Order: sequence, then C-alpha cells, then structure tokens
Amino acid sequence: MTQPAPDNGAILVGLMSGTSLDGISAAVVRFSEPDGRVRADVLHSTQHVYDTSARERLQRAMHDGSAREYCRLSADLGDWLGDAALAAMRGAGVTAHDVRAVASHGQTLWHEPGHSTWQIGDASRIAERTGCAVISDFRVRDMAVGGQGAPLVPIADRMLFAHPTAWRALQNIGGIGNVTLVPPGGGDDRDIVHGFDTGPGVVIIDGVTQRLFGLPFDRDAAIAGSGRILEQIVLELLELPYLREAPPKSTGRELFTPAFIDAFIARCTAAGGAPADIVATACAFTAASIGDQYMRFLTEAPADVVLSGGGARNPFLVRCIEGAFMWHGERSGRPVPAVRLFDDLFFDAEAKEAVAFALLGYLHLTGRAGNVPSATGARAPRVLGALTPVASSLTS
Ligand SMILES: Nc1ncnc2c1ncn2[C@@H]1O[C@H](COP(=O)(O)OP(=O)(O)OP(=O)(O)O)[C@@H](O)[C@H]1O
Ligand SMILES: CC(=O)N[C@H]1[C@@H]2OC[C@@H](O2)[C@@H](O)[C@@H]1O[C@H](C)C(=O)O
Repeated sequence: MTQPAPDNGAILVGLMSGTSLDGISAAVVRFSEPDGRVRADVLHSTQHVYDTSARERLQRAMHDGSAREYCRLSADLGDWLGDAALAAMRGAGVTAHDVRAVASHGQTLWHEPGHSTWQIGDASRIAERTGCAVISDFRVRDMAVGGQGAPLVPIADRMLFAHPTAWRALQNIGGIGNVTLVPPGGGDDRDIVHGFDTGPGVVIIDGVTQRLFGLPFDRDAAIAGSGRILEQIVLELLELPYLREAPPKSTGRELFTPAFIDAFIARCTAAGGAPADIVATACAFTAASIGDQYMRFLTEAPADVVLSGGGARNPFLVRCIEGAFMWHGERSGRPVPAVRLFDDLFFDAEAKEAVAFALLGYLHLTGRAGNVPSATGARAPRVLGALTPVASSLTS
C-alpha cells in the first residue's frame, strides 16, 4: 500500500474522537501535491454527537472498567466510527471505491508518557462498515521510539496551516490545550517545529460547569460572562508542576481528573467564589496557563495565534486569552500576537483534528513519517499507524 499519490490526488476520511468526549469529527479530504507541497481540500465534514449512554461509557472507561467492558466498548466504538465515516462520505458524495483509506484516531482511554498510550475503536469494524482500508493506532509507534505519542497534529500545522511570511502559533483548545509553533511557509522541515500540550483546554471549564450547573458546557459563556475572576486562585494554580515541565510534554484527563475538579471547586468556594465565579476562574486559569506556557517555552514570538477546538467558541475564554497575551506583552516587551480564529482563515475548526489524522493516513500510505520528533521527543521520525486492508472482494 505504500505508493505515491496519483496525479488527481487521494481521498481519505479522517476520524477523531477527542478528550472532551463530545463526539466524533469526520472529514473527507482530497490530498494532492501539485507543486511538491501537500495540499488538502476538505470535501465535507460532519460531527457525530455521542448520546448520553455512549459518553458515560467512554468517560467511565477512562478511570475504571473490566476486560469485558473494554472489549465491548472498543467494538461498539468501531461501529460508531464507521457510521461517522459513512455519514461524511455520503455528505461528500463519495463511495468506498473513491476512498483510499479511513484514518482513525479512535478514543484515548489511557495516556502515560514514558510508558504507554491506548486508543480504542476497532479498526476491523470500521473497515467492514465502510468497505475501506483503515489506518489506526497512530500514537504507539512514536511512543515506541521514545516519544510522548502526542501531540501528532504538528505535522499538519506545519504542512497545511503555516503563515506565509511570519511565525505562527496554532493553539487548539479541546479537552486539553496544545500549541504548535511553525515557521513561515509550508513544507515539511520538521526540525524547527515545536509543539506541546499547554495544559487544560476546556477540561476544567466543562468539569466545573457540569458539577455546579448540571450542564455539559457553558454555551457561549453565558455563566462565565456573569462571574468574577478569583485572581489569587489563578496565580496559585500557575504553580502546577505540569506547567513547569519543559517540552516535549503531553497530558490528558489523567491529570485533570474528577478529583482535580472537586479540589478546584473547594478552593474557589473557600475563597468566597459563587458558582459563576468558579466557571469564570476556570476560564481565566486556562487562559493564563496558555500565556504562561508561551512565555516560558516558545522559542519565537509568533505574529499571530490561531485558535481552534471547541474552546475557541467560548467568547469569555477567548477574551481571557487575549488579556493574558497583553499582560505578558506589557511586562516582557515581546510583541503581542494577533488572536485569530481558525474558521476565519481555513475551514470549520471542528474538523481540524480529523483533517490532521487524514493527513497522517495519507503520509502512511505514501511511506512518509508522521511524527515531529521536536514535538513528541521521539528519537526519530517514523511512519505512523497500522493498516487494516480493504476486503479483497472490493479490490478484485
Ligand atoms: N458555543 C460554545 N460555547 C462555549 N463553549 C463551547 C461552545 N462550543 C463548544 N464549546 C466547548 O468545546 C468543547 C468541545 O471541544 P472539542 O470538540 O474541540 O474537544 P475535543 O476534540 O474532544 O478535544 P481534544 O482536542 O482535547 O481531543 C465543549 O465541551 C465546550 O467546552
Ligand atoms: C493522548 C491524546 O489523545 N492526546 C490528545 C489530547 O487532546 C489534545 C492533546 O491531548 C493532544 O496531545 C492530543 O491530541 C491531538 C489531536 C494531537 O495529538 O495533536
């Protein structure tokens, strides 16, 4: 299957189920290399929202479970992923015969940098459901060669989303926050790309909103917007050991656990915070952690910061991020980056990670490495992912 792309390009379907557990993003993407640079045209993208029972099963499996439940959940998730791929393919007007492969991230259940990482979502189920070859299990190879197994989006940021003339930071705010710092122009000179998880994305904001208001998240910041930020708590939390660790580094729900959320709420309550103040403080801390990580660890001051992920749809959080950059700019004399939304520059940001995994699938098929060692800490670049071939009856 390692063959160059035909001239008219290769269509792949990317699938991502992220840490916030809101659902599956699917994107149908045509890759081509007209001038020696990879170009990605998004033909269609969809979101498949998990129902409550699916979300609860996934959430529970991250902390607790039996071999029986893990086995069953991986198979069921394979079916959901397959259905999400089919819906996106229908939307794009393509069939299995047009699609070179489905590239599926699956769902991370456990991520322990330095030891192991585990994504579930049975690739054989996806292959049978869609009639397409499937590439999956992208993170384990990077970890086997000494990397963190994350973040993997940096190669997409470098190849597809660079600023034409200036350094750019691409900040995703999903459950976890992660940044890639990319030099001007596209290309795949990956040594100069840096990327790492900045800390919380929406994981704390969602956690306190769920606990205090019984809502899945603070839609349009209706709650945070009426709250008061507890500045002292923000400053104290910036002492979190993860924020002091130098990259390469990655984190996950293993750090921002239900116990972490409980302790956050208790701390804010003890400081006199009302429920809305606690949500506002969660936004302020999340923004402050991003500003702090840029000051500490970005090797270049970016001209702009491009926000993606669901957190970019939280207007209070976005204002806090702009405030954090301003605060650091005033104190350090470093230029304050322009904050821009990914949707305004490229395509629906909800699809960004699905497109990134489609690219990783495309790189696999064309025999090219997908990891960026300066971002993951791997000893070397590697072709990522395991291939589940298409059923032979479809190829004959
Ligand atoms: N209108 C909105 N107002 C406020 N917050 C929003 C809005 N829309 C989405 N969000 C936030 O975005 C979250 C979903 O983010 P996203 O889909 O990027 O996460 P993910 O892909 O699962 O995460 P990760 O990138 O960590 O894997 C929601 O849980 C919510 O916090
Ligand atoms: C282990 C894992 O699933 N990590 C996710 C998570 O969500 C955001 C951040 O933490 C990032 O490290 C990663 O996902 C993106 C897609 C990445 O690998 O770049």
